[in-house]
Amino acid sequence: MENKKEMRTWLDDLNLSHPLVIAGPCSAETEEQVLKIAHELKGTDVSYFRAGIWKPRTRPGMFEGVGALGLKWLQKVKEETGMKICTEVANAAHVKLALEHDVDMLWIGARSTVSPFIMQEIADALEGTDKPVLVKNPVNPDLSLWLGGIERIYKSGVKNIGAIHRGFSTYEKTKYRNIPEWQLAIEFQNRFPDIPLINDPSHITGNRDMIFDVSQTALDLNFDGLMIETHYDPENAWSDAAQQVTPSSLIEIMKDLKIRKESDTEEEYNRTLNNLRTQIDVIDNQIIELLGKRMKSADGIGLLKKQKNVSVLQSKRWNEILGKMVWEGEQRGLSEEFILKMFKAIHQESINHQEKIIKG
Ligand SMILES: O=C(O)C(=O)C[C@]1(C(=O)O)C=C[C@@H](O)C=C1
Repeated sequence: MENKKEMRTWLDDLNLSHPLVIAGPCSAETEEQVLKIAHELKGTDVSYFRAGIWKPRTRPGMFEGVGALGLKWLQKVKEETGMKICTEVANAAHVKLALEHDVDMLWIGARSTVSPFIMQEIADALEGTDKPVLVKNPVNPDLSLWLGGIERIYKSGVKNIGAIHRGFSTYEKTKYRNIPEWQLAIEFQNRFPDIPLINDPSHITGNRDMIFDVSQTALDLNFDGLMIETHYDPENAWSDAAQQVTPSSLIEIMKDLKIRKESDTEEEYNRTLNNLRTQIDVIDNQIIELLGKRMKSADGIGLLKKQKNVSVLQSKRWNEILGKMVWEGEQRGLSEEFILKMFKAIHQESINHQEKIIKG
C-alpha cells in the first residue's frame, strides 16, 4: 500500500473549517439516551454521531451492548438531527448489519486490529463499500500490525479509509489508561501523510479531566480530528463512566482548543525560525560527534575487558551514571523520562560495541 492523495478525499469533501469531530456515547444504552445526546450535539461542530452497539469488554458478564436494535436508534438520530452516524464493527455479521442499516462510517476496534484473521474477515465483508472505514491502532504499540490491518481493508476495495489513535496498553503505572506513544503516531503520519488520522482522547486518558490536554496535543501534532465519548449523565453511563464528557463540556472543549496552521509567511518569523534551526543543526552534529567519541571509549573498555575476561555489564557503574545524569538533566530542565530513555539507548549501543569486540 502506498500513500495516495485520494485517501483523504472523503474528509476533504466534508469541507470543514475545523478538525473532524466524532462524538456520542461509549455505548448505546436506550433509545431515549441515544436521541437525547444526539439532540444536544445537533448544530455543533460534531459531524459524526458515534455509539457502540457491540461492546468488546475485558471480562464476560459486563454490559456487552444492545446489539442490532441500537442500529435503528442510530437511524433515528440521522433522521432527526441530520448528523451522520457511525459504530464499531468486530466481525462480518456486524458489517452486514451496519451496512444494511445505512451506517455512514464504521470503525474497527483495537482488539480486532491485533488479529489478522478477524481483520481479513471484516475486510472481505466490507468489499467495495464507499463508506469511510477507520481502523483503531492495535492494543500493542506495533505500527506494522496497524498498517497491515488498514492495508487489508484497502485491498478489499475500500478507498475511503482513516486511522484512529487510541493509545496502547501498558503494565507501567501511568496517568493514562492507554499510553499515547506520540512518536508512533508521528511515524504513522510520516509514512501515510494522506490517511486521515483521528485522535481518541477518551481511551488514551480514561479520565474526562485530561481530555482537553490530550486533544490539544493531538491538534498540535496535525491530527485531522477527534473522537470524544459524550453522555448527558457520564457518572451513570453503563460503560466507561470515568472518561465520558457531557455535550456541554464537549462544546467548551471544542471552543477552547487552539487550531494551529502548518506555517506562516511573515518574513521576521521565517528569519528567526531559520536562525534557530541552524543552531539546532550545529548542535545535532555535535551530539553525533560526541556520541561517536563516547563509543570509541567504550570500544577501549571492551578491549580491556576482553584481555582480562571481565563481563560487559557493570550494573553498579551503570546505576551511578544514570543517577548522576538524571540529576544533571533536571538542572537543565530535561525530564527524567527523557534522560532515562536516552541513556538506556546509549548504554545499549555501548554494550553492542563491546560485544562486537569481545566476540570478535
Ligand atoms: O564502565 C564500564 O565498564 C563500561 O563498560 C561502560 C558502560 C557505559 O557505556 O557507560 C557500558 C556498560 C556497563 O554496563 C557500564 C557502563
